Amino acid sequence: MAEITESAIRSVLETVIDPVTAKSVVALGMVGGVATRGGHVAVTLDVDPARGPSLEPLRQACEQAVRAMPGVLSATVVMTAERAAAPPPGAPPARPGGPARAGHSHGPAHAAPGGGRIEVPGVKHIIAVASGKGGVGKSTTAVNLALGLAAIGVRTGLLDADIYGPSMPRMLSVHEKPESTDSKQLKPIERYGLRTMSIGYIVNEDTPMIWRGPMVSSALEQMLRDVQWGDLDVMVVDMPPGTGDAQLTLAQRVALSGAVIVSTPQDIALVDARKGLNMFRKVAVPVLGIIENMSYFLCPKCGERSEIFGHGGAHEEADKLGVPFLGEIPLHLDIRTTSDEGHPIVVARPDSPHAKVYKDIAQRVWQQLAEKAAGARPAPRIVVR
Ligand SMILES: Nc1ncnc2c1ncn2[C@@H]1O[C@H](COP(=O)(O)OP(=O)(O)OP(=O)(O)O)[C@@H](O)[C@H]1O
Repeated sequence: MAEITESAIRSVLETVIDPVTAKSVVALGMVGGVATRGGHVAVTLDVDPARGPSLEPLRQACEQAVRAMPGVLSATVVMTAERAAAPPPGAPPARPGGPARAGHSHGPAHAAPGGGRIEVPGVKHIIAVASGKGGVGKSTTAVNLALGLAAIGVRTGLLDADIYGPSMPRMLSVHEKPESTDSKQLKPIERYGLRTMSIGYIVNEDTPMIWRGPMVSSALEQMLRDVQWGDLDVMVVDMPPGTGDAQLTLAQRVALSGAVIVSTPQDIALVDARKGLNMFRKVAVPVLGIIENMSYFLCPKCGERSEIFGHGGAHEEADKLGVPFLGEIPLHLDIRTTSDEGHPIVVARPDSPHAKVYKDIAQRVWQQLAEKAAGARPAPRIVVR
């Protein structure tokens, strides 16, 4: 079957009329990105945040119009609010007359003037958990690292930015939708002492996630900006896997204190880990260290340890690359089953050796953040009496 073209989708969207202005969503310049893959279509609508929830019927009308097109299997239309800050270098210019976001109350995230960097007031450190390739256990590590930080008394948030395949609803057993108190911002969902947010809380699990780079970036920006995160010591961001443009944009735009790279010990994964590390270096984000996941196999029956993957590769690689090695996590059935059951190991079995591994890693990460913060402060004045 021929792929549905972007221009065909835009033509259909010309028939969707905004009742307030009596103009089509296309004429209003609302249609931001359009992506299609195998009959699944995703569209972003750039909307005026002041009209936010009142535009829901319009969003639904767009979805219905696209869904009615021959060959379309599913249609997902999401609303994004335009930002007032300067776009990153090389980005297309902002739509003229677009809404301004500055001055939003309740401490929303904002982009630093000129740099387009997204910060979240009240959040001391934002750290990215990244991997050069998918399936290395990045999300499992991000969740347990966040829980490990909370367990050592650090006020922690967890943002699932893995928009291609959000895992938090399953790993944290979240079935409810986030609530809004003022119809402008969403309340994060609290789980096991963490404040959490995921695109998966908002979009149904069976909705295909077909997003292009710019869509990933704007959805992430909304999750940082339009969520009442409150005061946190650390926000852990579970990044989408890989080192493509979308990941690079995130690394560039979010005011990250540092990044943690998850790798398995295999040579092939290490090549990708190196790519991940270089990506953060390129945008001057400090790499806090590498974690080796599925480092060795611990037999669930007898507890015997076997190094089936040539354990230690990530440690050597970290030394070679001059970044800290944060620790090694065994491959163990309990780590998988507890996550699958929505009750990750750090909270399900807090006294287990695996939980201790995550807490030790959390301690190392926290120590580095504290040192960096201390280093950033002006040197103490020496007073000679
Ligand atoms: N240390 C571990 N021991 C046992 N199973 C693990 C471990 N780490 C992760 N897993 C399992 O491996 C699978 C992939 O993990 P996860 O979803 O965290 O990977 P990911 O890198 O985030 O994947 P993706 O890139 O596809 O999002 C999951 O079933 C998870 O439970």
